[in-house]
Amino acid sequence: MQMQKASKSVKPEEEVNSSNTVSKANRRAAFKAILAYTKPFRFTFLAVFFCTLLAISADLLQPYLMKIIIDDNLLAGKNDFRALVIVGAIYVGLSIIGLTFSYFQSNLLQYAAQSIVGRIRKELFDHITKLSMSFFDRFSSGSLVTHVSSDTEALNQFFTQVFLSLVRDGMTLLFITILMFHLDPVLAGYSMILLPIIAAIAIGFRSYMRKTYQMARAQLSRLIGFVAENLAGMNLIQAFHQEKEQESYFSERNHKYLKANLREIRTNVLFNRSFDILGNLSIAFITWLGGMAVFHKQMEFGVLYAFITYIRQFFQPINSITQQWNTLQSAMVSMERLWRVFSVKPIVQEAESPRNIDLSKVKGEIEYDHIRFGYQEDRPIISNLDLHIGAGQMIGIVGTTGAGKSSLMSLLCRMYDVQEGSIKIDGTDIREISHASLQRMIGLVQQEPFLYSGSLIDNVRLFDESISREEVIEACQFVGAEMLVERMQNGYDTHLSERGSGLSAGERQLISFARIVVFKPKILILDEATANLDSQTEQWVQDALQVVSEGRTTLVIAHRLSTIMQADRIIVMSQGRIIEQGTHAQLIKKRGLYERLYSHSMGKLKADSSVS
Ligand SMILES: Nc1ncnc2c1ncn2[C@@H]1O[C@H](COP(=O)(O)OP(=O)(O)OP(=O)(O)O)[C@@H](O)[C@H]1O
Repeated sequence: MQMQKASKSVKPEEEVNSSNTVSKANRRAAFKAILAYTKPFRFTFLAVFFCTLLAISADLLQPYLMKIIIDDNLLAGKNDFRALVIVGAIYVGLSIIGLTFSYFQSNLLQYAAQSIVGRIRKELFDHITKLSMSFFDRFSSGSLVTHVSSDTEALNQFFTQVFLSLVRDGMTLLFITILMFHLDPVLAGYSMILLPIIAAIAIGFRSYMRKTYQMARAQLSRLIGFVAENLAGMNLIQAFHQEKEQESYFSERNHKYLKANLREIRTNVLFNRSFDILGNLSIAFITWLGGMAVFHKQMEFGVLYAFITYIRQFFQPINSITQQWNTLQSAMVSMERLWRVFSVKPIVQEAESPRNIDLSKVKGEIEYDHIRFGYQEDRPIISNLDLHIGAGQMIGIVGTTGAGKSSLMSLLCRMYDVQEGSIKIDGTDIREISHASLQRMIGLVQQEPFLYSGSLIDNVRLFDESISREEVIEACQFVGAEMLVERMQNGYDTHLSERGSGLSAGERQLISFARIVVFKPKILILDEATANLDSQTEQWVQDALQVVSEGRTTLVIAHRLSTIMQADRIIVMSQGRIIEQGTHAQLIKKRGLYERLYSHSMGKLKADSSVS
């Protein structure tokens, strides 16, 4: 990973901020890191350089040939038809050479640029998937999508537009200057006076255009952000009848973008037309000077013709180079943003020599030993917590909202690391166990299990082709999900997606249970669904939990206490501490928080059933 190699002085994850401030040092480092990716393509870039050289030479020789036809043939009165045909044939030949090498240049450059950007995109995705959860707490998924899509695309433009323009237009300018001095040094000298004036005007105009461009981009990202937010929260908007308000916010942003866009387009048109006028004025000036010289027999007409053609071609590369400024700016910002993500090192690091554990030998005993943890170092949410869970036990975890139940489970999966103390599985500190082994040991059934875009079969086996279709079907039958499958239009081949599959939280959990059966982890964590399940699905989830927890250490974060009444032990949490523990009967007798939570849930249950 070159981006990571290039960023030796990597900041820890906490220090990375997601603001858009870009320091010069960062830009330089980012630029260096990106350049490292071009190394394998250095010969392709060299070939692009030579193709450009040949294409430009062929194009620029054409006016010179016309000068030869005019001065040495037509005006010299030779009427040498054979020479005329030869020069004409060379002219056509040069056009073909120019076109052919332009074609190769474009293709080679696109190949190199797409390959480089494709590799960066892949490494970026691989890198993001390895980062710890604390990174995702800070970076919004929207900004990461931008990094993977738009920022890498800006890099592509850097290679295919900025780089090409610098090479092609830079060389064109150089060659035209040489040819003009060769044709007539005095006229060329006058033209060179015009050059800095035109360049200064172009640069001034472009910096104004850059501002209008940035304003339009800012309005566009505001608009996109607004749409993304609205789509994600559409259920809330509709539930609270906020459609009208959101429409008016959208109209306001839409109008601002429209205005900014029109302003940008107006400035663009104004600049291009002003540039044309400047060019024409310069041509008029040179034509007048050259015309006088031809009139006084100090210059041949063919030279003037070629000169005027060259000066026309002179403005195009200047315009093109200044146009690339915007692309260069956005590419630099994108490079820096990509570099910032590549620089992040996962806080949860694998041990130097991690232990690979044989899954068949795992018993599933868990020990939380004097742990302390906080999402921010100085604000602990769990302090000095001890908990021992015997292998194969079923533990229910209940408590008030924000008590730290989910955090306790996240720590066991090493989504975060404890700040003090340790967590052990079968006596081994989980920080010494390899990530792969730990992942295989623990199965997680979340409150809202995530479904991938794919068939039900693939969602159960998580696209692992080594698990057969029959194994998946068996697992679904084992957890009692076949009733759910029967209801689906295409059975096991029904296409599911993250949101639109129309499955309730409980039904998603059944699919998650089937995953557990297929992957056979020794520890099962279940964050029970809070959503109101219909009684049928609730029964399925209960039954599935019974069969899946068999022979596994099972930790259930329970929102409905009925789920865990049969647990071997129930742990009651409040404000990051365990305040009570015991069986259901013991805790009821104790008449503490659990008993209050239980009475409350029973009361609610009675109220619900009397309503229905
Ligand atoms: N990613 C996070 N970043 C910062 N603080 C967090 C994060 N996740 C949780 N917290 C905070 O940590 C505390 C414990 O949260 P946690 O989700 O573990 O509680 P919980 O008992 O599972 O709550 P609930 O029953 O409501 O899901 C809460 O104060 C919560 O606001």
